[in-house]
Amino acid sequence: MSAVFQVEKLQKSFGGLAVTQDVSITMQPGDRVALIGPNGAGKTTFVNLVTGHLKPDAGKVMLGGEDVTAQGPTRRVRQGLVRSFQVTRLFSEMTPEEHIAIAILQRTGRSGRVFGNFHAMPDVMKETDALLATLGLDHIATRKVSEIAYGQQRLLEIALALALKPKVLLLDEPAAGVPQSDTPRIEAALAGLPPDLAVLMIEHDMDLVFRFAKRVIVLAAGAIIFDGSPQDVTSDARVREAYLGNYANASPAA
Ligand SMILES: Nc1ncnc2c1ncn2[C@@H]1O[C@H](COP(=O)(O)OP(=O)(O)OP(=O)(O)O)[C@@H](O)[C@H]1O
Repeated sequence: MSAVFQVEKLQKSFGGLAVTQDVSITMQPGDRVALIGPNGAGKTTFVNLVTGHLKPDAGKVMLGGEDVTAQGPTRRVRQGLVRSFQVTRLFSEMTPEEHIAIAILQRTGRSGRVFGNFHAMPDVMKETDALLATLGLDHIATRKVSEIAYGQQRLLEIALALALKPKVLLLDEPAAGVPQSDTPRIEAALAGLPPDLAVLMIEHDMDLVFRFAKRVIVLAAGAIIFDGSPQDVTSDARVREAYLGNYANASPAA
């Protein structure tokens, strides 16, 4: 199988501080990867380099075999690299239905149309309804975002990203801030992601990491110190020292 996503020897420094050091990652369609590491390890910087929001000092980002290092964020999204939206980027006065329909219109090159018209576009409505139903948001499709629960807003972030039909999805702590009672819904949404989609999830919650990821990458001080199975990560001496601490004796879910 050929790689859908590849970064090669990415490097970035801020002043004298090397924040991304020779980072190389390859992902295949269907991969479920968790990127973990202590605060300040460089996870956010890495994501910004990958999405095109930051320019690397050296190294390459490849999507589907094509070098996109010189391309901006919008072009990368069009080529299938999508980062989950943040709750802070949702519009509080708009409904989930409107968010998804606009994303579909944008993806299909119809963003110039007055968005109020999407109800008259059967293809857009069909896809919007289906996506909201998949994420369990159909019953609140026409409520304002400001009136729905935080966990539902986070599900909407995932739905919005999926509306762009990504090949590679970057998820930034999808369950952070969600009340414990709602985390099973987030986990169900993650478990139901399209099987061909390559997913890279940044996450601090190790229980979630162990349930979701088939592969774990550990970043510390800007460099990859581990890239392997969830079964092996807890026994790796460098990872235990740099990050895991309390999880040293934990055993990942099968
Ligand atoms: N624009 C910037 N200018 C200078 N230093 C920066 C900049 N962005 C990040 N850094 C520094 O780079 C290092 C890595 O930061 P980054 O936010 O990528 O880490 P992180 O792993 O995402 O951390 P966290 O888990 O706390 O979000 C930190 O020391 C941070 O202070």
